[in-house]
Amino acid sequence: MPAPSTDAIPPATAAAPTTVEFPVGWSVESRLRLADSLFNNSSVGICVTDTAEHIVDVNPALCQLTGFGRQALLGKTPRVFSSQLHDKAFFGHIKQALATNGQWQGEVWNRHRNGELYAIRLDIAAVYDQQQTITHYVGIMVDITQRKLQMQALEKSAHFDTLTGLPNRLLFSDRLHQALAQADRTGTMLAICYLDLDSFKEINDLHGHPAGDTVLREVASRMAAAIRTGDTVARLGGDEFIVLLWGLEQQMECHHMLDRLLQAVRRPIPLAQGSVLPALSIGVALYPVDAAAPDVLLALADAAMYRSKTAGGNRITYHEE
Ligand SMILES: Nc1nc2c(ncn2[C@@H]2O[C@H](COP(=O)(O)OP(=O)(O)OP(=O)(O)O)[C@@H](O)[C@H]2O)c(=O)[nH]1
Repeated sequence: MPAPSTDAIPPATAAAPTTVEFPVGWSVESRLRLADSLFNNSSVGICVTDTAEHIVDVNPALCQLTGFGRQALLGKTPRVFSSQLHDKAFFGHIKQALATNGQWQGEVWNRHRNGELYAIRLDIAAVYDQQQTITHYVGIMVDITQRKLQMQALEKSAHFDTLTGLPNRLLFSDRLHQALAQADRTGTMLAICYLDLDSFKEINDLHGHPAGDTVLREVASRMAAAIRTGDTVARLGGDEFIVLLWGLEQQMECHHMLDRLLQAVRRPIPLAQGSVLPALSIGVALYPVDAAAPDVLLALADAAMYRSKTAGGNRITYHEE
């Protein structure tokens, strides 16, 4: 589900009510006909409310966008479009801007009558009478759902590995910095664990690359299920993963968790031709015991992982002075 956007566009300076100058010779009737045509043929949704927020008119594009018929909307308030994804403060800001500037622009997630979410760019402007009193509000809605979804997908691909769905190196690095700060605040230990699948090349060579992908996905999902909520497992690339275990009081806690993870991964994975029994080599460095700098911790964990490999794999090795 898309996250609610709170990207209100910065408020414009207080707008003086504008009057449109028509070329000389335009009758009131031709102006009305033009306005009527714009309203009915516009591809953007238009919603007119009175000052008590009751809907007094909507155009066909708005009905199309929201899924509601015109008759069903008249007399209702725009709350019928609400997705419940924005909080009270969000709508408070809109009210405030309308009271101060007579206009508001921003992005809003609404819910279609069929239950689906859609994103709009919403422009609301007050309509004034000749005494400069507000008589109505006009809301113009432009559907920006596709653009928002594309942006979310881009953001996701920047932080998550596409094959396994795990956090990638970039997001891991972010989490590592957060975890180090949290360890300092709470006086607890942090385990940085480097993991590499044993003989993964053989799986690729024997069963083919797509089967290798299946193994990577399955191992990733087993690891994600084996760690505690709040801990992180990320894929660095190839068959290399990293696990961050937060809030440790002693090394033994880390050992129990990694042992559980090792066992969780070491179960057969059925493939088209037979099955494989995956195994991991794990290397661990502890913060602040082994080092303070993130890159040193990673290098120590990597070196410990290689000692696991050379000792035959499927084991956990800790950095030792
Ligand atoms: N299927 C698949 N294979 C990948 C992917 N990325 C890298 N690889 C392969 O993963 C293999 C990694 O091999 P290594 O880690 O060097 O070798 P290994 O057989 O695991 O050997 P040890 O690590 O010493 O146990 C290489 O054959 C890469 O081509 C991927 O996304 N999918």
